[in-house]
Amino acid sequence: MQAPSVGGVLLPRGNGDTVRLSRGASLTDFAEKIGANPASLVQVMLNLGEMVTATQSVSDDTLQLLADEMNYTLQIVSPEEEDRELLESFDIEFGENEGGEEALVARPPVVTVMGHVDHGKTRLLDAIRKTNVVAGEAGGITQHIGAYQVATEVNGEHRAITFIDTPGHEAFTAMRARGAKSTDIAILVVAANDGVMPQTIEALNHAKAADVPIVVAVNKIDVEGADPTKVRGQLTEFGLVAEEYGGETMFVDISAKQGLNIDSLLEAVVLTADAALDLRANPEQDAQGIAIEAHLDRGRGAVATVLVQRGTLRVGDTMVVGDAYGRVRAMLDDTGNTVDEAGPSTPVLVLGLTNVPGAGDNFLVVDEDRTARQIAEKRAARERNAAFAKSRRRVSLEDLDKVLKAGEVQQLNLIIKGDASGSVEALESSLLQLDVGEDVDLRILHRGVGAVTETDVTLAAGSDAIIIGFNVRAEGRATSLAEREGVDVRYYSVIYQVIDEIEAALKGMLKPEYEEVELGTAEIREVFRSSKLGNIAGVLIRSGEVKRNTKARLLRDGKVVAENLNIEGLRRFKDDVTEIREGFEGGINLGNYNDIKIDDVIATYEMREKPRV
Ligand SMILES: Nc1nc2c(ncn2[C@@H]2O[C@H](COP(=O)(O)OP(=O)(O)OP(=O)(O)O)[C@@H](O)[C@H]2O)c(=O)[nH]1
Repeated sequence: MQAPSVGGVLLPRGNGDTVRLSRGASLTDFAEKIGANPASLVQVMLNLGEMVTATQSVSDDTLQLLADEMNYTLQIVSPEEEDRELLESFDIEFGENEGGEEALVARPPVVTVMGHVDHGKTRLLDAIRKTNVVAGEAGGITQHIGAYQVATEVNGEHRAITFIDTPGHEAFTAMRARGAKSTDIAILVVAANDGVMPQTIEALNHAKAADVPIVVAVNKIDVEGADPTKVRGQLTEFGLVAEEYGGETMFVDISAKQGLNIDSLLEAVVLTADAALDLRANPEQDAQGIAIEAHLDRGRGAVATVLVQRGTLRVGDTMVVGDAYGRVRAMLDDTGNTVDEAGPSTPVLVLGLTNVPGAGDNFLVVDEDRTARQIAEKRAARERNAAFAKSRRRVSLEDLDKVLKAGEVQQLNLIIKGDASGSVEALESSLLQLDVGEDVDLRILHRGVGAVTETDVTLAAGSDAIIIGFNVRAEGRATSLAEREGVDVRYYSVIYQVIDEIEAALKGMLKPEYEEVELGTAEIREVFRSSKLGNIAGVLIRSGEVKRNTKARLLRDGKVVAENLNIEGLRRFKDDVTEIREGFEGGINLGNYNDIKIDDVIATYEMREKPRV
């Protein structure tokens, strides 16, 4: 194969060399890697039939096409890998304790509470917090910062446990999806009167997938009809066998409402941690960890709750959290007190960041402000690129028809959020009654009352769905997440507007139907022979008009003798023309087709998209 060249200048060919690029890279990035001029790569792409600018972020496919053409092996680097490399370029290792064994000190377990809706997760988190606040702090105003630490006594020893107090596994799953491990142990709450339910299993599977040991809290034992034994039996089927049945899982019967057996539950957590895990960290190194929650506070600016996983975080430290950075101006613990430092497994609220990081973003302390800024900026740029690459793939109502024509989707997925269950139901049933035709499926993936949340956006992003907010808006970071993920969120306040718009989009979305439209007919009066072009028909246009580059068929005695011909040349006297109208004479060249006779009729037509009614 000839090396690609532009303007006679040979481009550096790869010989199969590897080029590593991040998702959403541009031709300029590519050019930088191979020492070429970006403009020449733009030209190469143009020759391949794709028009892209040098700095625009392009799809994986485009990068691959270019790599193939230039004989390079393309490697698209995952965001996690890229982040590790980014930190390595600053000589920073993330995720490992520094120093050897002797540097490690025991740290408290970090616990998440999971379980089916209404089984008592929130109530349990409240109960734990209330019964175990460290003496002296009781009565103080507790502050919900997304996590808290409690003290308990096990075998005469004081032990601490850290709870992440956003119940439910959404947060847990979202963090895990980003490769962040925040939890050491999961408490699975099962209501004894209700037994094992779908989300119990879901939660259990999430914990198992993350390789996190489970302690089962059999809750609501105060309720009539509570059957803790049944819960044990049910969970056996899912591989959680209670210790008293010879298994390895600790089950504790509790009442979150009455504060019953909360201490035993905490003891079970500590014992499970001691038996199954070796929880140690080096408190002496620069702090590293994970952001649990973050928001913009009107008075205090960006605030983030971080969980220190190793090292000790101090006021005055320079930190990077995701794509935010800053110097720690102040830290507050979960009781609202200011603290100067936070060691392993301690959650603290941090003030002083430039912007709001995401839940699940990792954080680290670095020596210099400049390093922090550079890391944060590189991450922000990468996020933008990745979002762009993604948004090119996502569906929006406007481009549904294009995506469909390309055969990419045959289905419109919707998520409906509304202000009241009545309106959500009304909207859903009207939408489901829409006549969408045979080729397209309309599916409502999720519906609910309330604001459009981050979870909705995550779901939409994962399943290429469009979100409809009916008399509601997005809350918190859902809007920025939707922007980043390229999810189309649309707001309405009138039902028929929703229906109209969806219907319109669907009409565009339906595969276009084509119909043949006759353009004109020409009667052959004479046949000329040209040495270069073959036979030329001298014609009189009988009806309509005949245009160059349109389809034609040839009729002889009213019968079709040739189909799929092309009006390749059209002349009036000596001039090439684009069309000849009814009543005029001219010459038609049908390309390679030469079998024409006097009195034959050339009928021309074109295929047009049929409008839907
Ligand atoms: N009788 C009794 N009721 C309880 C107990 N624990 C929780 N409840 C009640 O059960 C209901 C649900 O409890 P929550 O703590 O909100 O349950 P949850 O699992 O956090 O629910 P979601 O946040 O919706 O997933 C509330 O009305 C609680 O008061 C208990 O031990 N005994």
